Amino acid sequence: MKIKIGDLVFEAEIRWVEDLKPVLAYPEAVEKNFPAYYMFRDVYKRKEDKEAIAEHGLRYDLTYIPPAKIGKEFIKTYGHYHPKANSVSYPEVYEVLEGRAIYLLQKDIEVSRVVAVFAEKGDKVIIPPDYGHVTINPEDKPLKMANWVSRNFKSIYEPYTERRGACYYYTVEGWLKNEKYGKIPELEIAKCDFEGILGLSKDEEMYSLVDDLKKLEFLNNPEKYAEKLEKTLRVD
Ligand SMILES: O=P(O)(O)OC[C@H]1O[C@](O)(CO)[C@@H](O)[C@@H]1O
Repeated sequence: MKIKIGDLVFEAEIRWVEDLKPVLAYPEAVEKNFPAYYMFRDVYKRKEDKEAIAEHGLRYDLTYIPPAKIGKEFIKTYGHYHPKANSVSYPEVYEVLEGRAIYLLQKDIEVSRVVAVFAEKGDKVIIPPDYGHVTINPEDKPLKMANWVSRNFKSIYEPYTERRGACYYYTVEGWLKNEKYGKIPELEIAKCDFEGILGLSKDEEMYSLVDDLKKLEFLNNPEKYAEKLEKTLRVD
């Protein structure tokens, strides 16, 4: 699959449902292979943005997750952690462009906290340092989202592979505990207060930060922002 932005064309990397099998609640429900989601990594809307983004050590991606269920579980991304940037790991910021998403966050490999952030069009969701994360499409409609992230690392997948996904699965019957984890914290349901950190409102697309990339400095130098970033998770 390709997308066209003006006269620029980008090719997707595809994560197939067979690739997701190690992290699914119902892997036996996979009958045939199909594209689970499409990732357009390192995209830009104007040719001159490409260099500026790279110079700031950043990457802007688009992800398209068509609606699907595998058994009773809603389609989701594989899930990963980020490595340490300094004393804490690299954070990330997502934006829902179309549809709805649940960002399922779990703190540290040992999982001291689990937070599900519900987001709709225009919402930005900050993944604070040290949180592993999965994105779920809980709707019968496509989910389109964007993310800004550091370009200086590779994601860490093993903690998800080894424990068959995140510590909860989102199914048509609601949240299901992943028994592979043993004792896990109760799930907290949250919203993300992103406005203060990003200086953007819900109706301003976060790609606009390309004109002020210094605002995304926290993505490459998270140590001094870690507490503030974690506080964006508002549990009602
Ligand atoms: O790497 P996973 O767990 O398949 O998740 C994919 C998502 O992560 C990203 O690589 C950003 O961290 C996006 O391109 C994509 O939305």
